[in-house]
Amino acid sequence: MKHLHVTCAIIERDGLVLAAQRSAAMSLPLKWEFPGGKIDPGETPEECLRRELVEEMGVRVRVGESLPASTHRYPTFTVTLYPFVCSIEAGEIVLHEHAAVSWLPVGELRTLDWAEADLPVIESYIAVSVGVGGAVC
Ligand SMILES: Nc1nc2c([nH]c(=O)n2[C@@H]2O[C@H](COP(=O)(O)OP(=O)(O)OP(=O)(O)O)[C@@H](O)[C@H]2O)c(=O)[nH]1
Repeated sequence: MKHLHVTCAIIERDGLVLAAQRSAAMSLPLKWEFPGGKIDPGETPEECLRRELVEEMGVRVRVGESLPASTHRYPTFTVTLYPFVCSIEAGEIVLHEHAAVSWLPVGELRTLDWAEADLPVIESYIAVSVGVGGAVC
């Protein structure tokens, strides 16, 4: 089975976190995710994230702390997500691939219909994010 290695950006701004909704035409249609994508050969995860964010949303990001990788087996492929906490360095968001974005307080992240591989990432992020949007129980 195909095993994808994918970076994803947990972008923080003003105490909120960016979630992106996959388009109806993408795999996992209309699921929410953190923007990012497959790591190209020879690329570091950080380089991949910076490239993907320019391609997908037209923004340059500063890549910060990494969170634990999450591996999930979907029916037709397996993905390992490499999450990083990021901030926007330059640019305004213009969606080139996603259907929508939403800026949410940490405490509301769990309300979206996330891609399954993201659920452990969200829990890891909530565990380290006291101070971003306040404590979450
Ligand atoms: N970028 C991103 N991809 C995720 C997340 N969670 C998750 O399961 N994925 C899966 O990881 C893969 C990411 O690859 P990609 O972003 O480069 O690929 P893609 O949307 O163009 O999909 P495609 O290869 O079907 O065209 C997708 O299959 C996506 O469904 C996430 O939070 N961010």
